Amino acid sequence: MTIKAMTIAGSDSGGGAGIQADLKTFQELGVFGTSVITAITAQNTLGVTDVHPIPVLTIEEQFKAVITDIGADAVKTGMLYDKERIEAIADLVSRHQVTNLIVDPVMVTTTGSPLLKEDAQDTLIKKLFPLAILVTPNIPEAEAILSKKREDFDKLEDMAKALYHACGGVPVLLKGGHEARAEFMTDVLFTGQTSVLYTSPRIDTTHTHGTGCTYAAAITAFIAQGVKLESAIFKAKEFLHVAIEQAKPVGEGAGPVHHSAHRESSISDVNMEVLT
Ligand SMILES: Nc1ncnc2c1ncn2[C@@H]1O[C@H](COP(=O)(O)OP(=O)(O)OP(=O)(O)O)[C@@H](O)[C@H]1O
Ligand SMILES: Cc1ncc(CO)c(N)n1
Repeated sequence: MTIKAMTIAGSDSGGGAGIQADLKTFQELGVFGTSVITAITAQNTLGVTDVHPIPVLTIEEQFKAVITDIGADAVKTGMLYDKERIEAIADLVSRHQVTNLIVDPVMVTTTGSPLLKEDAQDTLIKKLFPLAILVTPNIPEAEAILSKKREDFDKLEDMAKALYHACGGVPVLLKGGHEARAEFMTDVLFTGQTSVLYTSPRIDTTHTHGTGCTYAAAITAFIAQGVKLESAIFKAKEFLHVAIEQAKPVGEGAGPVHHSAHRESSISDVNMEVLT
């Protein structure tokens, strides 16, 4: 049986993030990938120079074309651009009873370009988050969702717990990639019952373009294959870690991760700790 995963996201012409990162990741992990494009960005390793949103009707038709024929064992969302598009996607996801939805609440790029309109955040939280099995904010996105700063929380675990409530009681994976000065990179999953810490050594590199997309896409691929949430995140972080480690220089700025790195490296540098 062919396992299928769908990405609903924006196109990154530079090939490192967005739809392109998602499809590469699905392919690498042995899952058949399909796509619903929400916006086209003119983007490279230096930044975004243009954004062209796709009409809502065309987004709906892409989704229906895929779901009614090919289907999806898991679905991931990335850049959704604005309120209108989020509402349309939330409606499609609930009408077609998508059960394995992973929402990466993409707001701005690493280089600071906005990918979500500011007034759309509330719609994302209220309409889309409740349909998800996992939401994957980074620290700046978590701060925007909570209207609080990282410094307002002693531990990352406390921030993840607050996020769980702010996201309507949906499991949250808070990514710590933006933690200053850290020697180890820690992400925290809070499921409502347990906290799980995923830790890996920090890699000294500027080539981290597309880490968030690749991570969420890998989680989606493992969920599509029937892997449980806690292990899917662990396996996805292993996949991402070697992809960052072996990132090749591409472009003049923040280069993309190397999606096929896992083929050559089986060394796991990731640690998982379940807190009670
Ligand atoms: N230099 C690094 N070394 C090791 N792991 C890293 C590094 N940078 C990011 N990561 C890992 O990548 C994952 C994504 O984290 P991050 O918080 O950077 O997400 P993001 O900001 O959504 O990504 P993006 O930069 O694509 O927007 C996390 O698991 C984080 O630990
Ligand atoms: C299209 C797109 N989606 C997501 C990101 C987040 O990194 C990006 N840079 N571009």
